[in-house]
Formats: sequence, structure tokens, C-alpha cells
Amino acid sequence: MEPVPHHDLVIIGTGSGNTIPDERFAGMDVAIIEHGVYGGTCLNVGCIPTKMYVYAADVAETIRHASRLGVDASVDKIRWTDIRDRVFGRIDPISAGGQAYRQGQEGTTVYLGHARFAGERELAVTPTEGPTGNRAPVTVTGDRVVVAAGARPAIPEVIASSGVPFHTSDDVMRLDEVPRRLTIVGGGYIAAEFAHVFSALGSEVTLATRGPALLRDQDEEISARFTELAAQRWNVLLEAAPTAPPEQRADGTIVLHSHQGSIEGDALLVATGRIPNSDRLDAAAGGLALHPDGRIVVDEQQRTTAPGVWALGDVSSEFQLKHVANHEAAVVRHNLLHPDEPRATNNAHVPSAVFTDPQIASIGLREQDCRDRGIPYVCKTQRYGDVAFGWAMEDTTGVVKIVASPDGTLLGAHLMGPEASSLVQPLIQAITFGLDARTMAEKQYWIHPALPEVIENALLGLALDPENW
Ligand SMILES: Cc1cc2nc3c(=O)[nH]c(=O)nc-3n(C[C@H](O)[C@H](O)[C@H](O)COP(=O)(O)OP(=O)(O)OC[C@H]3O[C@@H](n4cnc5c(N)ncnc54)[C@H](O)[C@@H]3O)c2cc1C
Ligand SMILES: NC(=O)c1ccc[n+]([C@@H]2O[C@H](COP(=O)([O-])OP(=O)(O)OC[C@H]3O[C@@H](n4cnc5c(N)ncnc54)[C@H](O)[C@@H]3O)[C@@H](O)[C@H]2O)c1
Repeated sequence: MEPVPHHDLVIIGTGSGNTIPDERFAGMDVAIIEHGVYGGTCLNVGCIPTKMYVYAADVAETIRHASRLGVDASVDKIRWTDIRDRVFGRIDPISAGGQAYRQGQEGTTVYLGHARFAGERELAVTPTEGPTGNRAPVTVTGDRVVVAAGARPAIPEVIASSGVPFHTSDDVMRLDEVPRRLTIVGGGYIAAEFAHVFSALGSEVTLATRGPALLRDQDEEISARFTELAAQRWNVLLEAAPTAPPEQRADGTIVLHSHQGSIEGDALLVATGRIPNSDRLDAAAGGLALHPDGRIVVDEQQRTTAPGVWALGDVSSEFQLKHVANHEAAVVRHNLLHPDEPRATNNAHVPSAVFTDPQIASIGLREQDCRDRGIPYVCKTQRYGDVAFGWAMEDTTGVVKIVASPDGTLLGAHLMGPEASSLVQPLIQAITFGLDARTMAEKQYWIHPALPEVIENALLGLALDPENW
């Protein structure tokens, strides 16, 4: 019988997991197990390719709306396959290069296969099908194990079992052509971003979501404003969850049956959330406890319930965001290297952005959180159009909403409008480092007439207790 390969460290997953071993791990025997495309979600099918498409979509929309500024222009043609090939012509080599680098690295073994726990810190690896997989199943053990196995699209059973072809974010960016009519099921991040991309690049988009508004995890005012704007551009169906299996007609048309009636499209994109991959890991065999929603239970140091096993990112985090997965990977790296001085993850103030049109960015408490929890608050919504740069942009829909305690403590910020994902950064800094509204507004210069003046005005507009002004 072959001896079981034993490693100092075994990492499952090459998204943020692959970032852990750096030069400080030289001299350690490290194993990395990956069953899919090397580099994980963000690089291959997530943040990076989507934003490359979003940028192209933004350019197309800017051109289409240029005439309100007195610049007459039109989009002559969308070269979808050129966009696609530019995006993946850049990304695919990074994935291949990352894999080749690790495979050639001294002290590192890459197993291309699917890992499942067979016991404590013991993993059975089934080879990935195809030419790149390991040749034979292998069981490996590690002194320490890091589970960074991510999440995958959740597909409603009524669609999954229908036999009708559908896409997810994993494959929709690789289509050969832009669908003439695209039906998107869902109303969250992925639905909002792809609705913008496909509509700007040529599709007629219908969004069918289960809830009463789009982007319901946002502040209620932002969600309501976005839903209204979206309905002006796309066919938005609320409270429209699928009711029966979709059907495909002989001409290829896909008919989605929903609570709001039947929707015809040429392609179907399912964007109804992502589930942690813990269910495919035999976590119990490894001694790892799970939350009811499938996330691996971790403590503040990212330790699981199994000794010597850590978890990070989408497989364990309540935030399915790359900056969170990266932060957690950095904490795990530190704790592997410095077990006597462990660090804790700090997810007290996690910001996020939705790269749709208009962009949305958020940090901290929403107005409904304060109301529901009985937290005293004031808030101010300032329009981009109230400041000079907003006039220059002819912006009519952008807003910055700030939520604060009556004493000026900043509690949350919620933005919708051009560059919201960048504009939010000073508010992230202020909330993270405890800067109060008054100090932030009055004790620094705000460049005139730059767009951040909208933040300054929102801060100044907060109805704080008089002694705090
Ligand atoms: C379309 C889309 C757009 C996104 N855009 C953004 C964005 O703009 N900003 C942002 O912050 N976040 C974004 N995200 C979320 C972000 O991509 C994830 O939060 C992040 O990539 C999670 O990293 P991870 O390391 O936890 O998991 P992953 O990157 O998913 O890595 C997990 C890896 O483990 C492998 N694996 C899983 N199970 C096993 C197993 N049993 N054996 C072997 N290998 C296994 C998988 O193949 C995968 O490669 C987006 C996600 C999607 C889907
Ligand atoms: N810019 C970013 O940071 C970014 C971009 C994309 C994805 N992500 C991450 O990926 C996660 C997954 O994205 P997502 O958009 O799939 O999930 P989501 O949780 O953001 O949204 C899911 C949506 O699907 C709807 N839904 C659920 N079941 C349904 C059903 N049966 N029928 C109709 N609608 C249904 C929900 O009401 C909700 O609107 C996000 O939560 C986010 O953390 C982040």
C-alpha cells in the first residue's frame, strides 16, 4: 500500500487560500488542493471579470447619455466576443500562471482533485476529471488544515430539475453572443450587476425576483430608489419567484413561469444566492461543526471546532465578499506563523459595493437597523445634484445618505450614484477609526468643486444635537 502523504499544512481551495503561503512558509511542506479552475471565484468567475464587463457597459451607457451634455454620440456596435476575449485573454493566463507557479514551487504539492474529510486533518482527494487531474485517488494528512473552499450558485429546485438550459455567473460571461432577451432570476448583487452589463451591451433584460424590491439588503431608501430606477431601464418583476418548471419551446425560447406570469427569453440566468461548499466536504468526518445555513463554524481567530483546522472566506463567513476573504486569509496566515500571538478577525465595519448602474456602496448601520433596534439616530440624504460636480455631471439620481447618532457618532453611510464605490472610502475610514460627523465635516479641507463635497454637505445637514455642532 502507498504511504499516505503527510504535509505540514494542507489548504483546500485556491481563491484566498492560495494567498496564504508566502516566503515565510519556505521550509514547510505545503499541500494545496483544488478541484476547479485555479485561482477561485474572484479571479475566474467573480469580481474581476464582472467588473471588466461592467466598465465596458459603463462606457456604452455614458455614450448613450452624452447628448444631455450637448455631446451627440452613439454606440455603433458592441463587439461582445472581443470584449469576452479581452477579459478572459487576461484572466485565463493569470489562473494558469498561478497554478504553474505553485506546481513548480519547492516544498509545495498541488493536488488537482476534490477533497473530503476522511478523519481529523485527513483528506481523501478524488482526481478531477480530465487531463489535469491527479492520476489516482489519494489520501493526505496535515499537521494543520485550512479550509478555503468558497461557495457556489444556489439554484432553485424548480429550475434545477426542469432540464431547461440555464446559466449562472460561472458561465454567462463566456457566451458566444449577447442574448436578445435575457431573463434573470434574482434581485441581489449578481442580478443587478448582470442586468446592467447585458442591458448596456444589447440584451432586453427582465429581472424576476422573489422579494418586494431589488437589493433588499441595502438601506431601505437606497433599495427603493434603485428599484424605481431599474424599472425604468429593465422589465422588473417583483414578488415573481418561479412557480413551475421553466419550459423551452422548439424555437429555443425559454418560458419562465412566475407569480407575476410567464416570461419569455432567449437565455435564463439564475442569480439566487450562493451556498457554502461545506456540504461537499464531509465536514463532520473532520470534526467541523456547521451553522444551520451550511457555513463552517469558526471563532474570532478563524479556528474551526476541529483542532488544527482553520476556515475562511465564503465557506465560513457571513460576508461573501473578496475583501473579507482576503482579510480572513491574512489572519489565518498570521495565526499559522505565530500560534503564540494569535490575531482576531475584525469584521466590525465591512463595506460593500454593487457595481450596477448607478453604483451602490454601503457601510455600517442602515436606517431600518436603527429603527428596528431602537437605536437613536438622525439621517441626511444629500443629492449629487446639490453640489457643483453633480451639476457638471447633470446627475439627477445620485444620493449620499448618512446615518449618525444625535451626538455625531457616524453609524452608517449608503451611497447610490457614479463612483459610489470610490466615493464611500472616506466614510469607511471615518467609521472604522471613529471620526465623528462634525470633525469629519469641519476639520479638514474638501476640494472644491469635487464630488466629495456631497459627503461634506450630507454631514453638515445632519440634525445633530446642537451642542454637538
Ligand atoms: C459574479 C460574482 C461577482 C463578485 N463580485 C465581487 C466584488 O465585486 N467584490 C467582492 O468583494 N466580492 C465579489 N464576489 C464575491 C467573491 O468572489 C467571493 O467572496 C470570494 O471570491 C470568496 O473567496 P474564497 O477564497 O472564500 O472562495 P473561492 O474563491 O470560491 O475559492 C474556493 C476554491 O475552493 C475550491 N474548492 C471548493 N471545494 C473544494 C473541495 N472540496 N476540494 C478542492 N477544491 C475545492 C473551488 O473550486 C474554489 O477554487 C463576487 C462573486 C461572484 C460570484
Ligand atoms: N460587488 C460585489 O461585491 C458582489 C457582486 C456579486 C456577488 N457578490 C457576492 O455574492 C453573493 C451572491 O450574490 P447573489 O446576487 O446570487 O445573491 P444575493 O443574496 O445578493 O441575492 C439573491 C437574490 O435572489 C432572490 N431570490 C432568492 N431565491 C429566489 C427565487 N427562488 N426566485 C426568485 N428570486 C429569488 C433574493 O430575493 C435576492 O434578491 C452576494 O451576496 C455577494 O456577497 C458580491
